[in-house]
Amino acid sequence: MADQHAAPASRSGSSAVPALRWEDLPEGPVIVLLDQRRLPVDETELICTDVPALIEAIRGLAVRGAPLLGIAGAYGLALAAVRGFDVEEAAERLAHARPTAVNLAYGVRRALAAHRVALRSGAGPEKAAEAALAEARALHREDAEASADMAAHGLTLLQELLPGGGYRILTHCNTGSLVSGGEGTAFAVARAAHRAGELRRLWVDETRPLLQGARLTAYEAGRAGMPYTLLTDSAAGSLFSAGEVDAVLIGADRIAADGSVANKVGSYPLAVLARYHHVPFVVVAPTTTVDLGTQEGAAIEVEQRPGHEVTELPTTADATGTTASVPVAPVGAQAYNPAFDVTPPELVTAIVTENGVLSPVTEAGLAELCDRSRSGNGMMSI
Ligand SMILES: CSC[C@H]1O[C@H](OP(=O)(O)O)[C@H](O)[C@@H]1O
Repeated sequence: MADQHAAPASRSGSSAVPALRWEDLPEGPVIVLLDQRRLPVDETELICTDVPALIEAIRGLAVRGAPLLGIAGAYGLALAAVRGFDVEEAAERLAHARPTAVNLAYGVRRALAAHRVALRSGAGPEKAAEAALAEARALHREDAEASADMAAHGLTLLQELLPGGGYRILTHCNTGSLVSGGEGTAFAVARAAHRAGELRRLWVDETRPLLQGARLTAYEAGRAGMPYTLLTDSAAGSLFSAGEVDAVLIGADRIAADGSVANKVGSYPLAVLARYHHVPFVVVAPTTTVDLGTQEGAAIEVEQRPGHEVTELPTTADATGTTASVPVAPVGAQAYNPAFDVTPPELVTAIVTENGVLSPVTEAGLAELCDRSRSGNGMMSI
């Protein structure tokens, strides 16, 4: 069950945008989400009291972005355990709420593993639920730390690639604190450049059809005081052609073992443009986004979303979160709406993780980079 209410006034004005938190209310624990469907117009909280409500929020992108989906999945598993729901069923349903971002299943599995270990060691349901919640909190904390480390590594990379500062960075979709326990991934690097006085311009792709760039990245960049300019996705080519882009910084939803990168649809064309115009194309993602169990890009499941997201524009969102919309295509028009595309490793200049930078992108290098951080946090199957 989910209900919504206006966000506390304290949120407006601060640059920190808490996208998700666990809250112990008198009537029981809940997961509180900043409803990203309503941004930038309304800062509205969505209160999830059970797993179905959280799954609906994930599928509707009220909560989104690979690292945050992992955090949400882990808290969702803990919520099931604390509220006495069937934990194994909750894990299965949460892990498959959206297919492409590997972080979601990873977060669910981390909390599930903690729950299972506690039960096997003789703990009762309450202690096992506490163990799952502790693992979710640990993942949340780790992601915030990873975000800070990626920002530092990414800024150093920009300084090496583009000596002298004054970067004009193009980014796609939204990769800020709305997708993270910290300041995000690619956006966190741009923000670090801004803090260092080295960001001349952040070019923000609007990112059709759900407009994560126009609605969310512009919102975060404005709150952070960053110099940004919004553009239609189709205008990016003319910026490259005019020599106005010094580097592309994007996030990722799943990185295969060969270094193929699944990310918001529109990323692959940017990689091709960047290569043609000799501009660095940099992917910023925590190692929780790397899936060594998926060998190559062709094996990554790309989420296909409903056609109405292309043929209609949401105009308003009422208190229940349902949105009115206006058609932008003839009634009955068919639409192709993949949520992601896949960029081959040879078009990626570098992958920035919390453990450092990989360039060029090689399978062996990626495995080594992940091995440094994953000791003890191996994947498991449900
Ligand atoms: C840094 S992960 C953010 C990643 O997630 C977005 O997808 P969605 O908005 O559908 O969750 C997009 O691919 C971003 O790069």
